[in-house]
Amino acid sequence: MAAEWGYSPTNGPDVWARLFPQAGGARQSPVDICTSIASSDSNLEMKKLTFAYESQSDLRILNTGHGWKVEAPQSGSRLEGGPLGEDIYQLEQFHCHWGETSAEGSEHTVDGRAYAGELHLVHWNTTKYQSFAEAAQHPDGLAVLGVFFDVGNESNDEIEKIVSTLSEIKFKGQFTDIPDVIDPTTFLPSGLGYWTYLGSLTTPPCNECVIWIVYKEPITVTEEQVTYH
Ligand SMILES: NS(=O)(=O)c1ccc(S(=O)(=O)c2ccccc2)s1
Ligand SMILES: [Zn+2]
Repeated sequence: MAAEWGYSPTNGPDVWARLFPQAGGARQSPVDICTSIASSDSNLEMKKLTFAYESQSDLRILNTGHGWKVEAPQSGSRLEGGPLGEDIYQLEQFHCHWGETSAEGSEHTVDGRAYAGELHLVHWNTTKYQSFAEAAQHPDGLAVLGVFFDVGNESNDEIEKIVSTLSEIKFKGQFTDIPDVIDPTTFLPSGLGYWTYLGSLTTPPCNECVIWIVYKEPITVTEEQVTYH
């Protein structure tokens, strides 16, 4: 059986390339976003990034062994504009990365600073490709929106609908349905400024297929919502 990848010295990012060749590539994510060298692209301001999502109930949430993932294929969703050219991207799933403490956990860092966690909304290019799996084999196949989590006193109601189900899926591979209606729009910050770059999946198989769009403004969650064990 293929060795399980993880984050220990023997199966972590430094050795992923042994099992997943793309992990040794030239456009690997995550990255540290250096704000002093990030350049603003006047083109992007002309082509506003727009998104439209449906509200869905009974979405399936899975314990991936590295966090939770909500399967949310939405044929009626659209992410377009900004760095996405003329192509339309459709929501497939969203998931979260967090750490042992609220001092760490995000995948991307900003000027060396990690956030308490990071939500990823994963979309695929339905203009050019016939399936998510096919899109994941191409450099413009996926678009992932990254939203940082800051820890504060306010809990996030939409995130609460998700983390309130985690006690039912304590072990890797377990899944359950989220009874509440989830609207992915509510995960996005009010300030819609973002950084964008061409990168990869941040975990194996590390395909170099992602147009990253990382929002500058974090959303606030409570310590409990982002340090669930
Ligand atoms: N953290 S991330 O958003 O970069 C990410 C890693 C893995 C996925 S995936 O499970 O959708 C997937 C996508 C394509 C192939 C295999 C898995 S999304
Ligand atoms: Zn992710």
